[in-house]
Amino acid sequence: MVRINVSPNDPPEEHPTIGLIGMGAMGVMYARQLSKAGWKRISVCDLPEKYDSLKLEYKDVPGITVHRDGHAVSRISDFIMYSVEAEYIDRVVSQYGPSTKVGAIVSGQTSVKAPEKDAFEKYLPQDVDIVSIHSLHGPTVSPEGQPLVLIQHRAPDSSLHVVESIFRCFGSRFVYLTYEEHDLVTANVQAVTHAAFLTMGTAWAGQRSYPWEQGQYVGGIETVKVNIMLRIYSNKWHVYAGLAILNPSARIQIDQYSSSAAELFKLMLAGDEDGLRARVYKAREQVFGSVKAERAPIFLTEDVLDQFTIGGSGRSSPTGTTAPRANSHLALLAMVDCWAHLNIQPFDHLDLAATPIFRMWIGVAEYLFRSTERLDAAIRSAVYDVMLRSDDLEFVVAARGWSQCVSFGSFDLYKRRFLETASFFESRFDEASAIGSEMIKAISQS
Ligand SMILES: NC(=O)C1=CN([C@@H]2O[C@H](COP(=O)(O)OP(=O)(O)OC[C@H]3O[C@@H](n4cnc5c(N)ncnc54)[C@H](OP(=O)(O)O)[C@@H]3O)[C@@H](O)[C@H]2O)C=CC1
Ligand SMILES: O=C(O)C(=O)Cc1ccc(O)cc1
Repeated sequence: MVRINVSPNDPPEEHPTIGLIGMGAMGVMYARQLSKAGWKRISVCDLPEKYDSLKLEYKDVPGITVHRDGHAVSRISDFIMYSVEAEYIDRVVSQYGPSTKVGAIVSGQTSVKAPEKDAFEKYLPQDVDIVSIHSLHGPTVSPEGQPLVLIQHRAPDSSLHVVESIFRCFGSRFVYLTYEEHDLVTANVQAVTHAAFLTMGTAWAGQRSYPWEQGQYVGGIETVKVNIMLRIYSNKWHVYAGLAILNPSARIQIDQYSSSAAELFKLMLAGDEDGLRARVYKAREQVFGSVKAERAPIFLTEDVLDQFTIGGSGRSSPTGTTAPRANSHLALLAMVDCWAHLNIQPFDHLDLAATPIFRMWIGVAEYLFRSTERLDAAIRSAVYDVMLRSDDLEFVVAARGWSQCVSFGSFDLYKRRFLETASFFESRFDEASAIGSEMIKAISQS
């Protein structure tokens, strides 16, 4: 039995054995953080065929022991985290679950919890506890200050406290949810956000164009669009596929997002400025109307955003031009319209469970929608600037494609769409990932 207030400063023989099954991006991040904090009994594995290379990689990392498979990890660990693809969680838990040590606490890192909950309930022995977790950020973001969801599902308070003690060293903010609340909140935070960026990428790739390399000003809102789009496409496809396809609330939202984009676009094509304005203003009222005016906007000014310009063509660059490019901001108009249609109040999730990407994206939406001048400029560009039509058309087509793909529930189709777009942007990932990390740091600190 592990003490509830166990700490890395305790004698090593009193440390719980912490087991990590799946040493991909998140497993590795967890292993490194736990080792850095001083935990001395970290047992890890990935697929048996990676045993030798993992062993070599971790031979000098303090506290970490590599095992051949999940049976070996499960038999000796007091706390176990499955950090594998959501699509495979059922299979992997069915394999190793029965080997779980008596009295252990089991958790998962999957981004969508319904399949994880099913798998745990089906395959874990009755004499083990379930306290699941989910870091609401990617593997390259420092966990400090970010939300870490804790789900006390089948466990006494003492087991929850053990998990808290293990992860206190992350400096994350614990967020306590049930499995069901988790899937609802994460759908609200992530589904449409990811759909928007995946769509932008596919639309740009469809035009074979890197928008920030067209010699035009790419600062402010465009900076966020480009950097986050690149960040998402440089992550693993299965992370986004899993949370879109396996979370039923996510599917509904992604479908509404594509319908919102199409309906707004039809108003633009019809030259219906009044109709478009009425619809956008109504959505603004629903989503931003109840937000307290005294709440400080998230962080955004063009000047702050311009620090993170990619490709060196921001306003202040010697080669840069001066005027921001007109834009309908269809991606943002559709997002707010979608939230309004589904009665989602995104600000409710901001303090609870915002991922860094969501925080940034809602900050950009707020920047646009809280200024009638900016919003009207977007509406006028949408209706009258015919140069924007081809971009917006590509956007609508891409949004529909993503929503259909998710509704078909096909991981294979999702993977092909994702990787095809990703390959177009691959050469730009390194630069974007460095800039994106700086941007997230700046927002987290602001
Ligand atoms: N990346 C992110 O931004 C975040 C991801 N998550 C969630 O965390 C989980 C892991 O994601 P991430 O680390 O990014 O993905 P990765 O693909 O990098 O890691 C998953 C790892 O698990 C391995 N694996 C698969 N089956 C087994 C098995 N039977 N035994 C041991 N290892 C196995 C995979 O091997 P192989 O590649 O050969 O299949 C892979 O190395 C996912 O559920 C994801 O949704 C949560 C928060 C953020
Ligand atoms: O911030 C985001 O939305 C990301 O893209 C990173 C991410 C991906 C999956 C998660 O389960 C949590 C965070």
